[in-house]
Amino acid sequence: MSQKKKVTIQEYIANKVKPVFDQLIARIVIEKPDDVYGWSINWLQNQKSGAQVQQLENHDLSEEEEEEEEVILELKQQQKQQTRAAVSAEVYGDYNKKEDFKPRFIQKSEGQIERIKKRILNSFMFQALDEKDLNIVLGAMDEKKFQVGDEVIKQGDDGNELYVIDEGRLECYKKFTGFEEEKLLKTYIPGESFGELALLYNAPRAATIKAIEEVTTFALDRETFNNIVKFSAIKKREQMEEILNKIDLLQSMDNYERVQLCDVLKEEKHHAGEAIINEGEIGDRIYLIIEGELEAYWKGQTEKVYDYKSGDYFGELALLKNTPRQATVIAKTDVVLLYCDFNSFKRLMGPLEEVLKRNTERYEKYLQQ
Ligand SMILES: Nc1ncnc2c1ncn2[C@@H]1O[C@@H]2COP(=O)(O)O[C@H]2[C@H]1O
Repeated sequence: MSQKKKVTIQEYIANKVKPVFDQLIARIVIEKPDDVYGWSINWLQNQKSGAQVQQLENHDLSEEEEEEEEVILELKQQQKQQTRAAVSAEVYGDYNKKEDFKPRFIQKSEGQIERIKKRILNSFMFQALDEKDLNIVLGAMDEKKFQVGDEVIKQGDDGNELYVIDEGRLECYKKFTGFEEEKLLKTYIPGESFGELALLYNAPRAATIKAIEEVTTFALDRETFNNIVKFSAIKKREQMEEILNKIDLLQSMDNYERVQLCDVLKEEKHHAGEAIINEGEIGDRIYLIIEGELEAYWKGQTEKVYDYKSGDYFGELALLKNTPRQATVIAKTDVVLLYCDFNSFKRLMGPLEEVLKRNTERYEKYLQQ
């Protein structure tokens, strides 16, 4: 057996303790369990069993082999720890090593730059970039093409790039613990991005993404993402999560799906007294109420049919029944709304249509009162 080296308490914390807690916190941030204690105990136990299996696999090595193996493992561990520790620290805004960072630069045509710009400026993750940072990101993007059937990302792998789709569609599948089959989560279309989670939280890929058409993407590397985009992306995600958590309708979606709505939801403010939709018009949007109160009227505004308050939604009947607007909705106070066009709603929030349908009886109840 090799003799144990003496380690300082700082080395012990840096090499043994911090990596475990950095990983644990990163996983908690992703999973957001209600029972943090219970979930953490479970996670730590699973990690421990994994480490024990590794030890068992090594049990019959000779002393020299064992020593060699230890060195290799230690080197691998150190490499992992260094990146993990750095990334996790960034997650919490502890430090940001911008000054040491040399972004990669990939030469492109004017046409390519315009295409990338058009795509990324539609994505909430990139919207907060100033011009200098936007240029660094444009320089670092790498055009990558995929064929039908290609797996761009595989669940469980390490990830080093995120992708913005320029052309073609892909499907996202996830295998949930305890289930054999992968579940189709969503279809990605041009303008959307994926593969950001592994970079945001330094976690393994959370899902598998396959091309179902010929696809052109722009890939952004981990270093540029971490140094330029990550901090503002995390901040934006958290702000959006807080806002969308207040909308009852969205509570059956998982956190991840909710935050993805940021790319399609647009904000609108109105003063008290303004009509947001008018009876008889053709509707193409559904509205979510972030702040304020509104009222719905029928029959040329003679009959009040509903009171809305923050956390509620309206404009869904035209979507469900494919009819013109059946009421006029007027802001009772100043209001802040988010809206989403029907096509995006169907694509991203399709399963919620059932909830909307069930809820239409709320209007009938109101009329009977
Ligand atoms: N419900 C979901 N949970 C996790 N990842 C998802 C989900 N839907 C889409 N994805 C995407 O699938 C990607 C797989 O790689 P990442 O974990 O890096 O980032 C993930 C997200 O971009």
